Amino acid sequence: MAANTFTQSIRPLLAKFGIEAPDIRINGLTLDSRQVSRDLAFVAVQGHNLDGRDFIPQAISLGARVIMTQTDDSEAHGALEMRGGTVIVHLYDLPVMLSSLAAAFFDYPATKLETVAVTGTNGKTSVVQLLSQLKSLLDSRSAAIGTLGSGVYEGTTTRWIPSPADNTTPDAIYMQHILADFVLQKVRQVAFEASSHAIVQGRLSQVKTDFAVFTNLSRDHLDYHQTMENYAAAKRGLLRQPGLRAVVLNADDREHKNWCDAAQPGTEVVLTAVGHNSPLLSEHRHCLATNVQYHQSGVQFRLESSWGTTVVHAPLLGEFNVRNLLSAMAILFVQGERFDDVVRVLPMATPVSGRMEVFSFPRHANIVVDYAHTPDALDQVLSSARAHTDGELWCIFGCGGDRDKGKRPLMGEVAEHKADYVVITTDNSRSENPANIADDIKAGLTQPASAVFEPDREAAIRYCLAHAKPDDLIIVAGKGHENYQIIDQKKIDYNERAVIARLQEEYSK
Ligand SMILES: CC(=O)N[C@H]1[C@@H](OP(=O)(O)OP(=O)(O)OC[C@H]2O[C@@H](n3ccc(=O)[nH]c3=O)[C@H](O)[C@@H]2O)O[C@H](CO)[C@@H](O)[C@@H]1O[C@H](C)C(=O)N[C@@H](C)C(=O)N[C@H](CCC(=O)O)C(=O)O
Repeated sequence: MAANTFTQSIRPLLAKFGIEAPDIRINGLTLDSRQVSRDLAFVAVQGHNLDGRDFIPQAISLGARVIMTQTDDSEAHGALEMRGGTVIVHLYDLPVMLSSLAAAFFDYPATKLETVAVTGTNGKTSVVQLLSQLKSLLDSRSAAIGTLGSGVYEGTTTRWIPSPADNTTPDAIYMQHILADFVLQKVRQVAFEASSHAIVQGRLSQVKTDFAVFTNLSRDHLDYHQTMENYAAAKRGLLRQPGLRAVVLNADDREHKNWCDAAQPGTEVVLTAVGHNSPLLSEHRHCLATNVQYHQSGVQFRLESSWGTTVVHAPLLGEFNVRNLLSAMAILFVQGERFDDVVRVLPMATPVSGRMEVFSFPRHANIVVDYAHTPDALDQVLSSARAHTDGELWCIFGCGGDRDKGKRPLMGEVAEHKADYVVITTDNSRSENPANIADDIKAGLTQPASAVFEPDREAAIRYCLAHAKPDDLIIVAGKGHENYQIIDQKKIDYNERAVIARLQEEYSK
């Protein structure tokens, strides 16, 4: 992003908040003193671990001409202080003001875009990606913000720009900055992941949100929210976003009823479900998937919706992806996209890179790459994959060295229980001997001798391709979209997706 694209004087900016300030032009705002430069104003707020105000001297030494700092004294709101050539503006309740301040600086970018917020314990990244892909395939410039960074889509792909703090939802200032940049790039729709932390901290409070999606709720982040009730309520905070026209709810998650009760009168509730289980379906517009069939390289289901009924196909695996697709489709229908057009582009959707990503081998077993590297995730991946094969399931995986040894036998147990063949390989062995890690994994197996140990990942994949029957499915877990292996202290290039793409070519000859 070009830093000086957004140059503005702090006089009109702060006048919007009733504060008289001198005419000093800045070209951005930052919460991090280390990023500060002459024209980039430092915004100093109290954090969870540190107090940004302690870094004011650093910001001054880096040449900041403007600093906006949090004051805990309401009487001091708007007071100006000069320190050398730096103006320090004191603002009461600055953490709460952050989103408004940034929205004003970047000229309210969300109001110039069609915005979709996606929340839920799981599925946020996939829904954001599917929605952005489909919108782009429907010839509308679309962009996404979330765990993977931010990016504008070209068809089904985008070049992700990592966000500086690696948060699922960027901080209040960076969020407005990205949106403003998207406006300049002529984007029409932005889909973004809304984490529960972001919602309660107000990172999104001045992001006008046209549509929202709730995927599901399960136990997570209790270190931050303390109780499930707080966590659930934090997510429902999305219903108070300014401008919310419709919310798409997963009716198979019982939390959707609380969302229905909490929705404001002006917000339409749209439901999605697999099957006809929710009693609320008849009361709301909806998208249902019935007669779901799982094939070797995708899903097929009957879509029964308030906008039309047809049979759809998509090259995605797992019931969770059927749900993700329903959410994305429901948003597109509510936005007014034509039913036939949406159904036409569905077969072009692709999964998030390295998440249940299927690679087809016409004369051999297909391979599925997933980044599952915990017992729970491996369990889910293997259970989902099972539905997609009439043959047998092969599972290639390893466990990290110098990390949680307790999960090794647990992953072994899951693999033996859920797959027909277990192939143990290397997954960031670090300073440990991969053979010793494999022994720890085998300790969880009832028949350890039946598991194959092949430390080289590519050789392990080749072994499975050579031994599996064409209607079997080979799951390669652990690496997903990553492009390295850590062996000893060295980070070695290893891109599993590229390796398998190469094998696809080799095996097609
Ligand atoms: C608990 C929490 O939400 N923390 C977030 C919060 O940091 P903080 O306010 O605690 O920052 P701090 O370290 O105390 O520092 C205070 C201030 O001093 C500034 N500072 C600090 C050091 C320095 O040298 N100079 C400087 O200016 C910091 O930029 C900050 O403004 O504000 C930062 C900037 O917005 C976030 O990056 C940071 O996320 C941290 C990395 C984090 O782990 N957050 C988690 C809890 C989180 O938000 N997760 C969700 C995802 C959940 C999911 O998986 O769904 C998310 O949205 O990412």
